Amino acid sequence: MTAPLVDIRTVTHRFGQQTVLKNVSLKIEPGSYTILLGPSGSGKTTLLSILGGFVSPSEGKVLIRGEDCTTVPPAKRPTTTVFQDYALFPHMSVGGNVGFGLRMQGVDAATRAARAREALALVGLADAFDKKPHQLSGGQRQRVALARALVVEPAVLLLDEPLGALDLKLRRQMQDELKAIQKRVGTAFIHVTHDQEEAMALADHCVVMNDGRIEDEGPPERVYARPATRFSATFMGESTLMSGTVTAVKDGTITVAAQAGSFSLPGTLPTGTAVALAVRPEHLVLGPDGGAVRLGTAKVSDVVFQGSFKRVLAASEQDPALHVIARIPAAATVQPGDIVAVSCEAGDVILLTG
Ligand SMILES: Nc1ncnc2c1ncn2[C@@H]1O[C@H](COP(=O)(O)OP(=O)(O)OP(=O)(O)O)[C@@H](O)[C@H]1O
Repeated sequence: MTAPLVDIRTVTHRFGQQTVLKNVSLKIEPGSYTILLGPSGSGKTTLLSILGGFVSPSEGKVLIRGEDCTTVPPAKRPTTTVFQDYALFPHMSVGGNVGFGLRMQGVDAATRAARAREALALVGLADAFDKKPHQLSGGQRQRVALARALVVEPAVLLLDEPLGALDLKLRRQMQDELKAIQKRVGTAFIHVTHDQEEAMALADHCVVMNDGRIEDEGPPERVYARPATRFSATFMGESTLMSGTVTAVKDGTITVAAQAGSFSLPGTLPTGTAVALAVRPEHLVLGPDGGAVRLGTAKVSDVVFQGSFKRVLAASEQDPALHVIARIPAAATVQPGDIVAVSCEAGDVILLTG
């Protein structure tokens, strides 16, 4: 095991009476793309600000490359930050903006210009050196901000909602570019967003935050397929959620009784355990020829055409708390008001803790 590049140790942070980070520990590996994902107010920006040195935590430590940086000011630590509004100097040329950090370090003008040109080439803006920020599009300004942050060769690049100001199409396009640039430079990126699609598209490591805590973390594929908590199952993608009780356990199989039905799942929990269960929309089958886990019948309330598939919402007829969210082929004919049997395979039922 190599040492982590960033080691956040039991960080708690309070603004006045409000505790916005609660005992957060997190390790960041060199060369990784980490996404801090969570709803507004969950503490993502505060954690990023602590990493960047803009906020000192009330408790806990931040180590970067093994060194305690907890109270080191922003300019003296090996991090740079890209802000949502880019914070470019409007009167300065693009080249001047990108070279600014090097100027602060006392690097001579010729070297500054050469390195700024290199950084601009890296983000695909080789010919923008002499322009002013206002002559560029939003997406281009975003790339200038990225070049400016990368030119000083930080150990960690911090990005706070970097695509937040862009329209959806450009946002998706810039996601692909960000990922490509990160792989090219090999710098560890830590990127804050509340957009779960962005998280899935970009992250090697996804950290799901809720109410000042880390709910779940891991590769996005794992977080999606096997979310650790109920919150994670609903924030990272959609799920149909149920609760039930374990009524029998035998040979690695548990029987769960839920209001919508009783079924067997792989597992070893003791009899009497209350469980929460989640099923992803693409794993639910609507109609009579379904999977082994039968979840009763549901009345369709909404069918939304989404291009390559239809999203179906339905209310269980047996369990008022069970709201079915399914994804069916675009050609399938299901109408609001239809009563459908709901099922899935045992292996697709996610057992949740927390
Ligand atoms: N400087 C501050 N002074 C007082 N309270 C603050 C300060 N900055 C943030 N907070 C509070 O801390 C909590 C967490 O805020 P934070 O910005 O870290 O959340 P977030 O997950 O990044 O949310 P968003 O996506 O809305 O930026 C919020 O309740 C916020 O109001």
